[in-house]
Amino acid sequence: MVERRAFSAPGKALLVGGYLVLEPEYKSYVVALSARMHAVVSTSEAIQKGNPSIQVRSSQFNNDCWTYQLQQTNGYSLSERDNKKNPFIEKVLLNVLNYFDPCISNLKDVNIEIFSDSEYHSQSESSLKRNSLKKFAFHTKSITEVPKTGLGSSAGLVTVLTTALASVLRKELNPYSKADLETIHKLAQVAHCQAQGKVGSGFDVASATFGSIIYRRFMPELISNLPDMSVSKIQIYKEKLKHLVDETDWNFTADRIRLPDNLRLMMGDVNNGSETTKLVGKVKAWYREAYPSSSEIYENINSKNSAFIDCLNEINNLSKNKQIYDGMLTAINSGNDEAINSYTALKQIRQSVNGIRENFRLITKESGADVEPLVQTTLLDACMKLNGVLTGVIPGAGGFDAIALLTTDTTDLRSQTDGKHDFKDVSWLDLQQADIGVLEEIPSHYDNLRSD
Ligand SMILES: Nc1ncnc2c1ncn2[C@@H]1O[C@H](COP(=O)(O)OP(=O)(O)OP(=O)(O)O)[C@@H](O)[C@H]1O
Ligand SMILES: C[C@@](O)(CCOP(=O)(O)O)CC(=O)O
Repeated sequence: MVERRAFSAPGKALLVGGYLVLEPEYKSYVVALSARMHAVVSTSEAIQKGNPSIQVRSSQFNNDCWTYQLQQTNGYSLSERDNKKNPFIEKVLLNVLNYFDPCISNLKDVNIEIFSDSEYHSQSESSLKRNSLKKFAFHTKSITEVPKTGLGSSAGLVTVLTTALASVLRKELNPYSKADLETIHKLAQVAHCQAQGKVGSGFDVASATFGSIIYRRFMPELISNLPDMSVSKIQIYKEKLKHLVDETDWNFTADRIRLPDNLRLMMGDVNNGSETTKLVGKVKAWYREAYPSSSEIYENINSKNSAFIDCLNEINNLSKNKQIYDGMLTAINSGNDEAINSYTALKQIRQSVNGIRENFRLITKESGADVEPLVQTTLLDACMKLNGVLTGVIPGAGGFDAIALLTTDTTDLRSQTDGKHDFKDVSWLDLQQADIGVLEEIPSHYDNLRSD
């Protein structure tokens, strides 16, 4: 019997903390999403004994497939059969293999099938395949050619692939054990950072691993100080990686949180194509040039980010008192500012978001980076007039891609916005908050997917 295991990891929306979270002193609020990346992993006797292969198949994207032949000298190296590149897959395989360091002659061939939920990518030119439990969009183009919605597909992929391959090399791997999850997280952060070719804050990988969290990053040098993986340095790479994963305190924060009951996150997709790297470059350049007034702006944003987090905590506490909480939800649903502002926590959360947005508009003006461009200001302001909307931000790096609203769970935004000129560019994504990061799934749930 073929042994199989399956795992999934969620996408993300960074509600507050954009840019500041690149520095280890600032906290951010990250909501994990119901859109998940999945991996089904199985092994079979190596076709070429002593020369095993790992195949990663992503058949939703024009049957994309990468097959790596493994070599072991002092550490592991890989060659892809057709020279096809996928840096995220490559870095996961290299780091997981070099960390677990299995003896190559005992290794079987590994097959990993990736499935990604439809919200990660634009759905044009795709068709659905489903079984009674799951459905996935199949595209006519390869993964690099299908526009992304910005939910963190690479972080989801890296996290779930790390878990899947680790489960082959450590049979007893349990994604619900704290120690195993921490190992998965560190290996996934290293791989993601190396594949991106830049040091992001890692909030997306942390959320894919741990779920909805308050996140504060680790020092970037932990990863950038690793030696390169060239054949001559692979032995030392292996030792340093092991030390980094098993013996180093990364001193980061990933405290689990959840949105208050009866509030939900609504993501509106506005535009395809993300320019995070360019935006970050411009904001960092502005920060250096405008220092020290830029640091005062960051401190100001940070105090409002903290107020936002405190307000959500307070609303969570108030939700335990049904009478008060029903009154709060009714006020949000009424769309009446006076009724909403009569609740201090609601008034304060709106004030903190207004303050954050105001500062980002200032940064936009001073840096030339479109963190909150005018069209998004207009759109968010229009959203704030809808019934049932508590507050709204441009998630992550900002820009033209998306908006994120906190609404009551009884609000029907689609019916309020359909056909209205102000909302003509918005598609509401079918998403909810996910509390949990990596999950173990049932492999047979991915079998027999058929076209509609
Ligand atoms: N289903 C998949 N199968 C194989 N590779 C994938 C898959 N999803 C993502 N990837 C890899 O991740 C890359 C996209 O990563 P990138 O960081 O640019 O986007 P993202 O994580 O979705 O965006 P953002 O960070 O803005 O949320 C793809 O080019 C591919 O290499
Ligand atoms: C600007 C930044 O703080 C957030 C980017 O978020 P997103 O990829 O736009 O969701 C960068 C980062 O934290 O890696």
